[in-house]
Amino acid sequence: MPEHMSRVQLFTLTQPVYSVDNDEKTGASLEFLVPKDLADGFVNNKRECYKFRFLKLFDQAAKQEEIFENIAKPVADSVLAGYNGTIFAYGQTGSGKTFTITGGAERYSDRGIIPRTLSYLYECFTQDSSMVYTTHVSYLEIYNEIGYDLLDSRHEGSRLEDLPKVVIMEDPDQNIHLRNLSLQQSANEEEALNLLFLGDTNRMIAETPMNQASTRSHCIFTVHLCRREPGSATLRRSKLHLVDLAGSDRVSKTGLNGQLLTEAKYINLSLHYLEQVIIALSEKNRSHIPYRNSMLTSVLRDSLGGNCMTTMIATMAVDKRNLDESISTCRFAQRVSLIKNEAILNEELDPALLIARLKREVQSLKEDLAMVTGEQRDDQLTVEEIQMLEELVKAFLNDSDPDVTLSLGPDMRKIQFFKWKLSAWALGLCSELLLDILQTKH
Ligand SMILES: Nc1ncnc2c1ncn2[C@@H]1O[C@H](COP(=O)(O)OP(=O)(O)OP(=O)(O)O)[C@@H](O)[C@H]1O
Repeated sequence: MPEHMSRVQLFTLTQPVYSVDNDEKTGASLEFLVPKDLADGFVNNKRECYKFRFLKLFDQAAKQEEIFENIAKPVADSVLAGYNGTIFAYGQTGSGKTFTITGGAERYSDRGIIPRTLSYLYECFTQDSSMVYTTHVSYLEIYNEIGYDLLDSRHEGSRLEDLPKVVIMEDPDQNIHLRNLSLQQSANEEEALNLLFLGDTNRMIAETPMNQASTRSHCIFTVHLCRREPGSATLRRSKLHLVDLAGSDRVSKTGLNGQLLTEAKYINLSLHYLEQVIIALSEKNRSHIPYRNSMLTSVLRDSLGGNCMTTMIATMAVDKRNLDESISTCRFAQRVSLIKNEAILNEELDPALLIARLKREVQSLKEDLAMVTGEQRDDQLTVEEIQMLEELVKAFLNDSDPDVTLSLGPDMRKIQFFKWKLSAWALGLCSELLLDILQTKH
């Protein structure tokens, strides 16, 4: 169920270049007005008006809480229910992606989607005592197509290259595994926020005023959730990816060279592959989706199409200078909105509990079989069987009811075991009695 939202940053305008229509029924629409420039000549067929529809539009004055309630909370709720969820922010550099996803540092109320979602999730865990929740967190930065583990706690390096490099591995079932990406358990909100802080610190340490790497890298904060009923073998696993994409600025406009040009090319290429995947997902009957083209699409493979609830936030700095970028961001958002996903619950069985349950089943079936065929078993009692029998015998011997009975079934091995236990018990009782008599006589 893909959705797209837009956060429009209203910078000082000399001349209005857009208008917003927030219609309750038809949804919100954003219209850009591009006046014709006489310098382009008298014969000028350029479009003057671009109109885009969105599920919701938020202006710069919108509070972070409003963004959380409208965008992140529904996705967090579906993750709690056992579905995968993704929220990604897309837009040009400086348009407010990091502010929306992580938040601003100045005021507590500026907390972004990640800290608010963590608060919300842990609050839900404490309110729901019928389930056992386990959470792990990972934080990945992709810069120039190389992944780095932001949760590396050694703080040794001061460059991004000093962080552990993350490598993509694929198993025969085409599941993606990320080697070297640490998955840290977080038992409560404080621990999860500390991990976020550690990741953001590693993200900042790697930057210098000359190299604002985070602007030119994709950052993926993932919450891995596992929930189960106490004692049940069924568990539900879900993932929530919160993605701060690199600035979508087009290379031609930025006029870069050297290292910056290389970075811009990587970003443009990976965002282009992201777009290709999105277009492929929106086409019906398309059998091949080109996820493998970039690290970003490989990592988000199960979170764009397939089994996921995806929400895209398009951020824009709407002033005349940035009109082209804003229109291109809107076009991208419209394409994303075409994907239709069939989200399914990620339910699976805990292997350890499942094995124990199956062993019990096999045991009871063997006993039934022995009873029906009358054949006696000659294999040894298993450790679990002995443990179970010992408990039964103990309960039987400690029971003060004279009419108490003990049912061991037709299995001769169990009857032998019981007889042996009983004689050991009687022998112990006799020696205790003998000791008592000797002590009294003495
Ligand atoms: N809604 C907002 N209210 C107040 N300040 C904001 C808002 N959105 C963004 N800012 C400020 O604008 C600046 C740029 O925002 P931000 O860093 O989030 O942009 P970005 O899209 O993540 O850029 P980059 O691509 O470089 O990472 C920051 O100083 C941020 O605090």
